[in-house]
Amino acid sequence: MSAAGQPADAAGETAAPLLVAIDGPAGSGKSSVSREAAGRLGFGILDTGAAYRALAWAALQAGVDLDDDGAVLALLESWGFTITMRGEQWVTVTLPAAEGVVPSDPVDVTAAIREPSISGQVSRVSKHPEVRERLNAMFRRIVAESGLPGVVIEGRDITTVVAPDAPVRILMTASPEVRAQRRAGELPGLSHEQVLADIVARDAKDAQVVDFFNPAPGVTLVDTSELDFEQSVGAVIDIVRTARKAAEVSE
Ligand SMILES: Nc1ncnc2c1ncn2[C@@H]1O[C@H](COP(=O)(O)OP(=O)(O)O)[C@@H](O)[C@H]1O
Ligand SMILES: Nc1ccn([C@@H]2O[C@H](COP(=O)(O)OP(=O)(O)O)[C@@H](O)[C@H]2O)c(=O)n1
Repeated sequence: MSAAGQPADAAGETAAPLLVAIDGPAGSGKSSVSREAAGRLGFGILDTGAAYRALAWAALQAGVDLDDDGAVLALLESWGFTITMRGEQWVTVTLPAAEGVVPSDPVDVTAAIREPSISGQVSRVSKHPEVRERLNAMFRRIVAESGLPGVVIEGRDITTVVAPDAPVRILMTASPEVRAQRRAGELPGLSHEQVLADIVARDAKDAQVVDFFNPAPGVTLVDTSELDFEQSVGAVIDIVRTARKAAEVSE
């Protein structure tokens, strides 16, 4: 290991983390299953949806028009974003300073970004191609600088755009009814029908930008409709272990 705690190869160079890319629609289990699988594998987890949510939160706080790509890009230039990659998720945002004013301290937005009011708005910032490019560059940088042996990176376009060369790529899916049932369990006060309508509407908006319903060539489909949480985690870990064994054999 290098001084920074990063795995080093024989020449002393820092090795890039092994990447496990997971995408799929809302409620398929991407975040929770990825987090648990990453923990058991000793890997980090990068929840890219949290960044889009935090950006939507910051834009709303700053009074930025979410449909105005120039204004959202300007905000991206001057905001601060941090996210933990091990253990409990913790997300902070530093809002840009008004002219002549000291920038805000980092604000803990871990809970706020999960509110339905953010879920309902986030597609408005994630639809801008240049915003996506900037965030994708940020994701690649966070992974490269993580110093971790492996990172599970999850979000809508991860297997196709952000990490198309990842040695493990998974599309996690489940039927809309099952996904709505899971989400309704997390959102007491909202009916199954309301949650189903919300996720179907958000999927439709997001799918105009990225196809996360059909696995691209080389991507393994994991349908969790009939799997419980433990079985879903097991499926991901099995795929990672099989890929690692195959890589060892071919070396
Ligand atoms: N296979 C599964 N079986 C049962 N519940 C699940 C399963 N996968 C995820 N869940 C639960 O469903 C909810 C939504 O999962 P989440 O990981 O947030 O989905 P996504 O990140 O794809 O939107 C969470 O409460 C999670 O614990
Ligand atoms: N890689 C990603 C991740 C999220 N997103 C956007 O961010 C929103 C929230 O992502 P999320 O992963 O937290 O959503 P859930 O699927 O967990 O509900 C999505 O509805 C997309 O609009 C994206 O466009 N690309």
